[in-house]
Amino acid sequence: MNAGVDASYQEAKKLYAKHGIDVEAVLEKLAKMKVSMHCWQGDDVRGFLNRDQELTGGIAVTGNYPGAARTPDELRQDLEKAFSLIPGKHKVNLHAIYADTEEKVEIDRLEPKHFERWVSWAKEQGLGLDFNPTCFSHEKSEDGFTLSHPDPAIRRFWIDHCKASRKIGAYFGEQLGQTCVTNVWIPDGFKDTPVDRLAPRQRLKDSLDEVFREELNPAHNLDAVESKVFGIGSESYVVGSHEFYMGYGVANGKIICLDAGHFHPTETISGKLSSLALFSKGILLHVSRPVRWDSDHVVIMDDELLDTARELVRHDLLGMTHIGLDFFDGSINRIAAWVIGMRNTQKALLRAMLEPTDYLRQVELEGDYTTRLALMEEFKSYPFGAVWDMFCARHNVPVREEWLAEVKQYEQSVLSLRGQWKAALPS
Ligand SMILES: C[C@H](O)[C@H](O)[C@@H](O)C(=O)CO
Ligand SMILES: [Mn+2]
Repeated sequence: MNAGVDASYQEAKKLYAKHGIDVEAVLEKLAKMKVSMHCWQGDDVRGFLNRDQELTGGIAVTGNYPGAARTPDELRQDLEKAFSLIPGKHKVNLHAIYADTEEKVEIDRLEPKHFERWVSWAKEQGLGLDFNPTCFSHEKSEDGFTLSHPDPAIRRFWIDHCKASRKIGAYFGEQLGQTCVTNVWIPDGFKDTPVDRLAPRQRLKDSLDEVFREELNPAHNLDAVESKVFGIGSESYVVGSHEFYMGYGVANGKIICLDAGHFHPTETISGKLSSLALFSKGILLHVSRPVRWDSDHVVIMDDELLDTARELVRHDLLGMTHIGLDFFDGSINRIAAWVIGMRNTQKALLRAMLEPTDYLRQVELEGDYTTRLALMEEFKSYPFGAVWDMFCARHNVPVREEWLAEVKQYEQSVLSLRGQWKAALPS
């Protein structure tokens, strides 16, 4: 243990103790927090099933930083590198197109066997797995509709794909002993102002009713539904709006997914948590960073991330909330993007746990808003970093920016040797 880390930690501990904050207990709680790291940051949301398929669905990855993973083995290698720099044990969030199989299989026919290698790897690594049907980047989603498509044959295809995905999610949960959250997001919507906003939503409701008809063991699989305000090509109307999915989720006991980039620029997901918590079965977060639009930038320690963490901690929502990341940046080292996003999310949770919440709530009830503001501001400069450094040291991951040298080394020894993306896949 670095003596400097320990000395700073001991000083910080004393400071927090003055406010009744037990730092050791906080570190224990943080160690139990699993964050679901999204596999798709590792290869720009390409996946392995449709090798020549471009990314569609109104989402976009910019940048062409060398070394993107090209095969399941390369992606697992990169995930392992990232996790070696992130304290604690977490989950990996997979998409259906990341099936690890030589079989030519259509996505509505995917089965657990196509993900066996992911499960044995997750077991080896002590990781949980989450899942997503991939309702984009496919010829049957080309005209911008899937579960709400007017053509029943197209809807049938996507319903079957989502049903297959839930079974794979349940397989993950059963095999790994950690509940899998299977999250449905569809790109359905119109570029320009529609006439009929209702019929697509009625079709989506009916499709989802069929997708979710089969009861699965909730210890193995939980269903989530993800809303959005707009996408590229669905600027004027998205079928799966927040109102739609909040209504569907509450009425049908499904987890509601809030993606930080999926609301109007003046809206924040932190502001929604305390209301959702009163009505919904559970919350899934896609922690992300929109810059002017749903740009899926790497998560930084900004006010919204901190406020989201504060809401989860202050209202004791961590037990009902599944925290996942969702961003895709192809302009920087992709392992660094994962590490920055994960460590920032953990740091925000730590900072929220290191606040004198009970006392702040008490002074607020007493109407002493001076103390409330003064203390909230002063705690922003309390030494949470010294506590974070100790957390990293205890979990045998590099302290502060020391992880970056390891990523640069990996870039030299592994990523730089990878050719262009298509070269590595079997023909
Ligand atoms: C790849 C994910 O399914 C996707 O990012 C979705 O979660 C989303 O946020 C789309 O905008
Ligand atoms: Mn998302």
